[in-house]
Order: sequence, then C-alpha cells, then structure tokens
Amino acid sequence: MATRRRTLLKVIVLGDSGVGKTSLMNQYVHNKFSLQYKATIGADFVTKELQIGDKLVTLQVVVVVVIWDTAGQERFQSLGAAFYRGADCCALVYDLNVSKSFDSLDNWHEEFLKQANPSDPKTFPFIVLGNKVDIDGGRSRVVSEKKAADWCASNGNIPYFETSAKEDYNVDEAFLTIAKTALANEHDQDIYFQGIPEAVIENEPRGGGCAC
Ligand SMILES: Nc1nc2c(ncn2[C@@H]2O[C@H](COP(=O)(O)OP(=O)(O)OP(=O)(O)O)[C@@H](O)[C@H]2O)c(=O)[nH]1
Repeated sequence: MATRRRTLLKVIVLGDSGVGKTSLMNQYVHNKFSLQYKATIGADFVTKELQIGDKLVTLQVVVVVVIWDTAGQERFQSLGAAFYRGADCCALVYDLNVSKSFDSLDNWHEEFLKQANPSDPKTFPFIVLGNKVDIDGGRSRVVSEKKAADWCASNGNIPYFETSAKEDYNVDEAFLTIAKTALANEHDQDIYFQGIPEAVIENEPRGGGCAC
C-alpha cells in the first residue's frame, strides 16, 4: 500500500510547570480550556493538520515535562533526549505573572539545545510565548513586554507572542508562526509518530500522551 507523503512538523513545548503549556495546546487543537489543573506526567502530545501554502502539514505538538531538582540537575535527562529528537521548532512558554517562570527561559533554552543537539544550534528555530495575559486584565503581570522582547532579541531574534489560553488570545497566531517556522526547518517524514518512543503511543491517558 502506498504511503501518502506528508510533512510532519514536530514542535516541542517547554516551560515551568503550570505556565499553561497543555492549555495552549488544547486551546489550539481542541478549542477547549479548563481552569482545572492536571499536571502533565512525562509528556503529552496532539497533532493537527493544516494547510500552509501548497503543503499539507501535520503539526505534532509535544509538551515535555522535565523536573529540576534543587541542584538544577534535570532528572528526566534521557527521556528529554528521546522526545526532543527530530524537533523542527521549540516553543518556550512562561507565565507573565510569575517572574521565576521567565527567569527559567535561559535554562529551558540551554537544556533543549543540549538535549536535541541540532545541527546548527545558532539557527535552530525557537518561539517564546508569554501566557496568561488575561489575568487581572494584565495588571498583575510582572514581566514587561520589553523585558521579554529584549530576551528574545538577545537570543537570536526569537519571535515573541503574548497569549491567553483561557481567552483564546493570540493562540492561533502563535501556533501558525510555530508551524511556519518549523516548516522552514522541516524534516520530511512518512511515519506519523516518528521520534516518539513506542511507550507513548501505547499509553495514551489523555488525548495522546505518556504516563512515563
Ligand atoms: N487565567 C489563565 N489561566 C490559565 C491559562 N493557561 C493555563 N491556565 C491555568 O493554569 C493552570 C496550569 O495550566 P496547564 O496548561 O496545566 O500548565 P502546564 O504548563 O501544562 O503545567 P504542567 O503540566 O505542570 O507542566 C491550569 O489551572 C490552567 O487552567 C491562561 O491563559 N489564563
């Protein structure tokens, strides 16, 4: 049987726990949002098909959870490497009401490059999302747009979006930029879930995910 060739784009979503990674993914793919917090265990992923120009694209969005211990060492190091392999883009998410989540961007950026080991770390595409812009109508934000934009500029002119998964603000725009950025860095693939360890495909606790 012939395999239909499609472009599979793999996007890794990273950021501190609770910043809204899963909510952004669910809002984008399922148009759903819940205020209930359910911690991601290991990793979670969904796919969405979209047309970009003349290309049919399957965007695979993978939320990876990495736990840092007190010494700043990553505990799920080997898991991280397996998930990051073959990534076409990495989205770094922080909560613009939580200063620490912004400070962690350096760690996530560095950790991703170390684990994914892209052929050219200087040109590998990232995107930064400052989420939860809806809270208190923006009055409780502690990270200014300028501070975030400066970080993005000094790390290779990374595109920056302020988003609300709750109010579906800028979510489609951010993911479209992610897809286009990833497309510029694509690896054509015939196999849908290439790069995802088999255990993930077998254990799908919520909409495709991994109870690792
Ligand atoms: N007000 C508001 N709440 C949000 C937004 N995005 C997420 N939340 C809430 O923040 C909490 C954490 O959201 P998650 O999407 O689970 O965060 P996460 O980054 O995936 O968390 P981990 O799975 O622990 O890594 C949940 O209670 C969400 O309802 C947002 O844009 N605005």
